[in-house]
Amino acid sequence: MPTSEFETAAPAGDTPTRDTRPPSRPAAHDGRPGLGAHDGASFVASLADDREVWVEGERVDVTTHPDFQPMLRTLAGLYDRQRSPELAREMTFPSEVSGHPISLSYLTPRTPEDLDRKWLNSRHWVEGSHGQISRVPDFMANVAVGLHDFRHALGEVDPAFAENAERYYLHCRENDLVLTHGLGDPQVDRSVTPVQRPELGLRVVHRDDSGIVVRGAKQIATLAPYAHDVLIYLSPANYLREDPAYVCWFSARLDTPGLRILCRRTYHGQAHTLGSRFDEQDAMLVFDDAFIPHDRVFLLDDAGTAVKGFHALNRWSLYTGQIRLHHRLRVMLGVASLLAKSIGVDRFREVGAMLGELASYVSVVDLALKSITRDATRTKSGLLAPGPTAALDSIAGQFSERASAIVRQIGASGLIMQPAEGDLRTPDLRAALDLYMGGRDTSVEDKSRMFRLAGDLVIDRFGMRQELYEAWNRGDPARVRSALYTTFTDLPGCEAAARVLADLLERP
Ligand SMILES: Cc1cc2nc3c(=O)[nH]c(=O)nc-3n(C[C@H](O)[C@H](O)[C@H](O)COP(=O)(O)OP(=O)(O)OC[C@H]3O[C@@H](n4cnc5c(N)ncnc54)[C@H](O)[C@@H]3O)c2cc1C
Repeated sequence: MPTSEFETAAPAGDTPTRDTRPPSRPAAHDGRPGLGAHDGASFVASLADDREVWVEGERVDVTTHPDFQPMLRTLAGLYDRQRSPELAREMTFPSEVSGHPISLSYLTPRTPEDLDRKWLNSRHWVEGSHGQISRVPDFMANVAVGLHDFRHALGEVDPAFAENAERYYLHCRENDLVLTHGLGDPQVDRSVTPVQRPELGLRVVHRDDSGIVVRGAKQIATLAPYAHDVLIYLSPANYLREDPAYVCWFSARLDTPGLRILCRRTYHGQAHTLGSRFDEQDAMLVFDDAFIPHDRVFLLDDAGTAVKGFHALNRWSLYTGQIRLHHRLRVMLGVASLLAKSIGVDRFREVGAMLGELASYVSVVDLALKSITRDATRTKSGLLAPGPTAALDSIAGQFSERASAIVRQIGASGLIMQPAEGDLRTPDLRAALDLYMGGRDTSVEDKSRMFRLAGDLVIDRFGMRQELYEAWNRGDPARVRSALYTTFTDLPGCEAAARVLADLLERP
């Protein structure tokens, strides 16, 4: 039996500190014990490897290429936050394996207090990124928690899968790994299946005791250039495969030979915009006969287990995604309100109604989050998982789209007609700017910055991508909604209530 690359057991105090991590390689990937929660410097250093990242036809090193630096700084800042004296107690906890602080994102909750700690940590991640990084590392760490939780079901297919899932979870947790995932098939021709055109699905082309060789592509892997590993499992759209070779769950380092990361165009380039600072990237992952060692394989061939597993793996991550949405909607409400006040339209009834509508979305999501936590249930493996997020998942995209529309409606022409920072710094323009471009009780600086922020959020390429994300990141919204309908537990009650009322029509 080949040995595993994952080493997790190490006596407390017997391992080097995070600072000694060699800059060129994330530590425990080479078999050493984990070094615990990252700070900014160790995170950036851990990305210096041989990953094949392509952007606009150029192969790039994300640790040095200028387009990737603003986002890298943003992520480094988030990791510094998690190790800061103010937040470390709420974002990390001591590993029982190494004694090092490890990320609370990887906590496996067993009590309501654990869940509260977990969600507080998630809130720190989304507040630190202002709700603008859709796949903050906390998101996929929670999928790894789901993988750990689902290991017993994987073990029923093959005991080695359960062991692999558990060891991999520990490996991620002890090394604070950032994961990405790409679940969908390439968007080439949805009218045919990969069985008809094999290149349309990721599949196993060779297997032996040492592992599997996979060929094909997966999309869209958000955060991929900044992640350590990709976790591949299946989306509901593609788990019912006619050919078992397409059912494969595994993880791969992003510098795996044969794996290419094809990024979309970056949002870098313009100063003073949100786009470059929060450009988490989205990528197509191409596996060109990539070898995946046996200890990184979590499921093969069994579509039934894959179906159950998709929902099991996402139980905690979907909830953290909604915490992010809640914060993003709060930002949108704040922006809309300040725009309205700065141009003196906040007291007009129609505008007030739109602001109230936005406030209702913030409130509804908040109420739902509280109730979903109250409905937490125990999983077969003994963890406490939040109740279903399906209703929120179904409506989130609509809330987001409407929030953007409200900001556009209130901002109107002001979303484009604002002085830039260069104008604000030019003395010759000052008098005209103060006279014609300021706001009600608002300086031209404050007003123009708020409007330019609004422009980034709701009309620029960055904002449009965020809106697309909100609509599609949980999968096809039509599928999410129809799945909610078919699994809606109160449906018989709703239908019974309708029949009672219909029966009244028979009577005079
Ligand atoms: C910004 C962004 C970030 C994302 N990040 C991630 C990520 O990190 N990881 C990840 O795994 N995924 C990610 N996704 C992908 C997301 O999960 C998919 O967008 C979603 O599953 C829909 O798939 P698709 O985009 O390929 O659309 P398609 O499946 O190609 O659908 C295109 C259109 O055809 C319709 N359609 C397709 N098939 C059918 C059918 N059989 N019957 C009827 N209508 C059909 C759809 O409703 C849609 O209108 C991201 C998406 C976006 C936009």
